[in-house]
Amino acid sequence: MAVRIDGKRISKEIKEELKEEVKQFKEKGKHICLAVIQVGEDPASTVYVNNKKKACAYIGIESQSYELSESTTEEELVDLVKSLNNSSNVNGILVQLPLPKHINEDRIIRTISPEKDVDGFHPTSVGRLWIGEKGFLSCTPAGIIQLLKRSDISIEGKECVIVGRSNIVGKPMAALLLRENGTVTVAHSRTKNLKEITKRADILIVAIGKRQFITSEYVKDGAVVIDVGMHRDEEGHLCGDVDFADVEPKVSAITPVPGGVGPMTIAMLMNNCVETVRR
Ligand SMILES: Nc1nc(=O)c2c([nH]1)NC[C@@H]1CN(c3ccc(C(=O)N[C@@H](CCC(=O)O)C(=O)O)cc3)C=[N+]21
Repeated sequence: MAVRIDGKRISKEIKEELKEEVKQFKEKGKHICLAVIQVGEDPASTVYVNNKKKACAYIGIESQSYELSESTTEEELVDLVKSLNNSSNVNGILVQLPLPKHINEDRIIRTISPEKDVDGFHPTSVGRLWIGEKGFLSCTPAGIIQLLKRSDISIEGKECVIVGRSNIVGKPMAALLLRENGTVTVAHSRTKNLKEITKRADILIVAIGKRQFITSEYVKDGAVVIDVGMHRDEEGHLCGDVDFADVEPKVSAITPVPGGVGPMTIAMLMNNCVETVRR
């Protein structure tokens, strides 16, 4: 039987550690504030943004929230980000994605000061990650590293296969696994013989955005499987990119959805907020 990697428990553990650290910073007069910007009223985004604000409140981080209308222009958003860059009260800036189509996401991400880039999406943060310089790590991949480490799963020398090459998960995941001395393969939608490649994995990270795509045929006996997908099935239940019931009996450890990677993303966002004052 596979170990279920409990992201909820591990994220709680990290949040407790951060709460204690924030308390000590407060005693030294150092406060932390995260600015959260949401453009439009996508209900899923609202849920995530509320979860982030709740996590801030729990840990003792102040949050400022900017709820802008769908019709906000790119210039208005750029101006807001610039004013937050210059605000000494604000330590971190998070612009919830996706943005409405008339706004250029890349331009907004580039406008955020790299010193306040708690999502780790700015090209400066990405560059720092790849050259091994200190900087903000992209939250989902950083959360996955913590899940592995805190489950005593070593990465060094392991065959790590990532399925998916997005800027927010696949690519930074590759950099982090490499930094941990894994042997890394990135597969994607144009990959040939995907099954042959995923079957080599000791650690398989799945971020393809296709519901229950990875079945037992794609995994090696005893592998560790990390599921980054988030979908709803016909009954409205959350599920991932991995067919959990089919894969679980074959592997040594696996993350569930929900309760796996998702909660870790928020815990690592909180860690990045605390990182702004550690420096
Ligand atoms: N600038 C920006 N930064 C982000 O980090 C960002 C974003 N935009 N846009 C959307 C995605 C998605 N994301 C999630 C965070 C937590 C859960 C999470 O906590 N999931 C729970 C379930 C939550 C539920 O019940 O719906 C779980 O998997 O157990 C999921 C997804 C952050 N994102």
